[in-house]
Amino acid sequence: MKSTKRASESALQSKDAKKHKSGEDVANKNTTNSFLSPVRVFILQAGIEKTRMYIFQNQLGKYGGQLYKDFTSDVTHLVVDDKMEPDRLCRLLKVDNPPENVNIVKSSWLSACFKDKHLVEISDYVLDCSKHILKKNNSVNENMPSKSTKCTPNPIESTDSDKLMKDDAGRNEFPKVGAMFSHKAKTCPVNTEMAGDDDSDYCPSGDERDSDQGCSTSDVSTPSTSPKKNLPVGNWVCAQSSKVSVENCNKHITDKLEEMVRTYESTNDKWRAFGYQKAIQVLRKQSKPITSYEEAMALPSIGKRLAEKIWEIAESGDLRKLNELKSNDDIKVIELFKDVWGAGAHTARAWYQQGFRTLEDLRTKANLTYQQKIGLRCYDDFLDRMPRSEAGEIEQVVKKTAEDLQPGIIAQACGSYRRGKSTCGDVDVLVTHPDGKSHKGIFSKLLSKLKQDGFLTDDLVTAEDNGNQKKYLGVCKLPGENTRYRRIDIIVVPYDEYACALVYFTGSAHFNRSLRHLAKKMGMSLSEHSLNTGVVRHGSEKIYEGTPLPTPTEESVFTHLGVPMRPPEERDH
Ligand SMILES: Nc1ccn([C@H]2C[C@H](O)[C@@H](COP(=O)(O)OP(=O)(O)OP(=O)(O)O)O2)c(=O)n1
Ligand SMILES: [Mn+2]
Repeated sequence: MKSTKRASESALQSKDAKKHKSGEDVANKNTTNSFLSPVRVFILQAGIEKTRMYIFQNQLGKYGGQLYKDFTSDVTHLVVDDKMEPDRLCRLLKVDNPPENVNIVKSSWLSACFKDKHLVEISDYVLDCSKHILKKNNSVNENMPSKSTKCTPNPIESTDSDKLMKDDAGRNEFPKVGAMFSHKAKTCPVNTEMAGDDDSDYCPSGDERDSDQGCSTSDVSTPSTSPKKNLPVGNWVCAQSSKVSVENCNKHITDKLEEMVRTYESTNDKWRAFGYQKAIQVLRKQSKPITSYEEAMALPSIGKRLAEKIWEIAESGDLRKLNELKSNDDIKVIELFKDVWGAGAHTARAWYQQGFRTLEDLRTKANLTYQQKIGLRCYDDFLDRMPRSEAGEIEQVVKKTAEDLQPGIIAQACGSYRRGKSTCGDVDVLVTHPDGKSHKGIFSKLLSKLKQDGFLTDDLVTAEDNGNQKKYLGVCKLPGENTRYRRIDIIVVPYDEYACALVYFTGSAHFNRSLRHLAKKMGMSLSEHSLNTGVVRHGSEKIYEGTPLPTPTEESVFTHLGVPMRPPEERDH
């Protein structure tokens, strides 16, 4: 997992970016039209979230509208929550009947104005007060105390706007005692920040517990112990080409959410990071940009809090929460440290707690592992994504060396390179031999030769045994003075595992999760080693491993799973 942007850079750039942004804002302000100038608005906050209030405030200012703190007779539009009932409105305003000399409109009217950038006709948004039974002023209040201040505002319904209202003597009529206590208790706000309920079996490093159908809209059934041959797969990520997927018209939003993911990864808040990741996937599938609160709320599998953030970005181009997080010194430093190869969020935090603040601090004062020392030395190189041509050259070096050692050997760069990406974070070379046995002695011979040639410069993990597969993680450098140190993985696998390994190491990780999840739903299990059938599970626990299906080619893996074979470039989800 590599970050696309250099953390040190982003930390340094954020100040400039902010400066630039504020410059942009000023420019925007001067050029935007003032279509809301005839409008004097009072917003009744009850039921409207803080963030939304904040944005209404900003946008009203931007388009020339006036926001009133108090509900005075100058107000032309009284804006209320879309779910506001006339009775409740009267209770909140402490009046018997809805005010008459003002337009009482639902907040979606404001959203519609901001979206369309003109003064939208209010008729579709007017609060229907016809159901409210008109009451004769003061008829029930004759016996009430003459000072409204003696009436305690209802604690549940009380809002800041209630307080404002009390200051407005003209409007502050006696409340109806019965009505004041006849409300339904509000349900406790639940944390809806996490997207979708289907995240519950998420396990970041797990295989079987991966929950990812790729935000498909099709129903996810409970795990089954018997194969389901006719599972409809049409909506699954792995059944679709990444090339035909709609162009991301919400990139301005997903870019910010990606920053949130990276930030929450730094703070080791995996659940939040995952929630945002899911939201990004949902947004990428939209064929239209999100421009209103209502559209954000209507997004599938997205909770209210996330929808609010999406809308905040759509409306303001910014996300306060992200700015807030990014301005935290600890997060800035942890993000910087987390990108040292061999250090995760946990180590990065520990370094911060030990008082280290810069890479130089780490180099001179921290107790570093062997890998972290390499990670620190190659910090900038490892974060810099190499051009695809360079990854191709690296592949050729390994291929040529391997062929010289063992004729007929296959060495194939997988990962982002095989998916046709224009830049690669590292090179993942998969090595095998079609005779089914010659791969066995190649691992150490290949590595020794590449080291001898000066191509491999440092080892990070010399040999990771994974069943019949062997994996090397290291650093390489192409000959020449101006070449950079690059991360390389070399994985040697037996030929009968080659197809599944090829699928796995080609990725993308998202595409793989979808494939694995599909296999699970079919009573199978897919790994980098094999595709097994007849797997018996109890809940998410595997009771019986099943038996491997023959997978002579990549295509056979797709066929067994009942999804169309996709060339690597179409798996870049
Ligand atoms: N959690 C993970 C990590 C990796 N992979 C698989 C899919 C990846 O495509 C492949 C290689 O992993 P990389 O981290 O090298 O990812 P990429 O090569 O896709 O991207 P990059 O250009 O950043 O290296 O391994 C996976 O399925 N799940
Ligand atoms: Mn890679």
